[in-house]
Amino acid sequence: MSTGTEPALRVADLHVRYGGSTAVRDVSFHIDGGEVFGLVGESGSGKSSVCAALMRLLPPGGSLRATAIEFGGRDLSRASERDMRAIRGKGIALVPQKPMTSLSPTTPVGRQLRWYLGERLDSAQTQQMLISIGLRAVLDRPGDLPSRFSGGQLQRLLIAIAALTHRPALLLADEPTTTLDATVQAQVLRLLLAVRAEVGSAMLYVTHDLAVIAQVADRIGVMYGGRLVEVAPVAELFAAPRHPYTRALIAAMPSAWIEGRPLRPIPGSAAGANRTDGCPFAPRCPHADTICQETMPTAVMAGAAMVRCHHAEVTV
Ligand SMILES: Nc1ncnc2c1ncn2[C@@H]1O[C@H](COP(=O)(O)OP(=O)(O)OP(=O)(O)O)[C@@H](O)[C@H]1O
Repeated sequence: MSTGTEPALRVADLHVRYGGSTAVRDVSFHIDGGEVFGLVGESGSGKSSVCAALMRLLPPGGSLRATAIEFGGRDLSRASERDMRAIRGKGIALVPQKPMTSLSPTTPVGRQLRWYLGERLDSAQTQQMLISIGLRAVLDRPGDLPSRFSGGQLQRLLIAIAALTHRPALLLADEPTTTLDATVQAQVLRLLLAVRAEVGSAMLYVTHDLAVIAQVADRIGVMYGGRLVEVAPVAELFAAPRHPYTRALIAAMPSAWIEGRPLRPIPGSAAGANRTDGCPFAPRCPHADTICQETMPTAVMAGAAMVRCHHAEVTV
């Protein structure tokens, strides 16, 4: 549920390149204060590149350009590295994907928590918070190394560190539960939402799993071939998806199978999805015709939603 009015983040025309190939094109979206924006798409669609670009932490060989990446009154696409160091962790905090590799393996967890929380670790409020999110074990056994805790416990610890250390205006969570067992995933997800609500941060939640994003997000952006092809509030996206790719993703969700409908895998593959001479989804789209093969669809606004499709069922 959105709680603020000012956008926490506004991204305009973001492009990301790796050497000679473009991984992300023309990506524009905003996240309101306190809002959870979900970014969903198949592997390789450019979700992680968007996330890394916002933090200006693209891997070697990666570069970005954008009309603007507005955050906290600054344009992050043009901010100095010094300014970015001040923003990372404090204004924008990342919930890492792999808890085991994000903590020092040779330093007791209590000491690592104190690095971040300092004296606040001793306050009754912080301790109550840590207990409420299932981290009593860390308070009881502060001298233990990370290897003595489960992946779920360590991920909870990292969420607490990301959210509580500086109470950031924006949390970035890129597939934060992907390395965990299914049952633990649900617990960690609930925890992430609870901590986020407590701190009041906005959040960008990145996943390939539409079922997860349905539980988490206020609005969803669907990526295909490096582009945002649809953005809509979560209820609207599921009730009346406008892009054929979104419809295919929903039809392929496990819940569609549980409800008794046949699970339909999306035909074809995303190979060649970064084409620029026509709609990237045209080779897999049941509605594709000549215009789809020859012309890139432009973004069409429909109320709070956006869609890029020549044949979207847009009802403004
Ligand atoms: N370091 C890199 N060097 C070269 N190409 C890269 C690099 N990182 C990503 N890419 C390419 O950029 C495109 C987008 O990748 P990205 O990881 O952003 O997608 P994704 O949707 O997050 O996928 P996944 O869910 O698998 O992480 C892909 O074609 C990928 O091969």
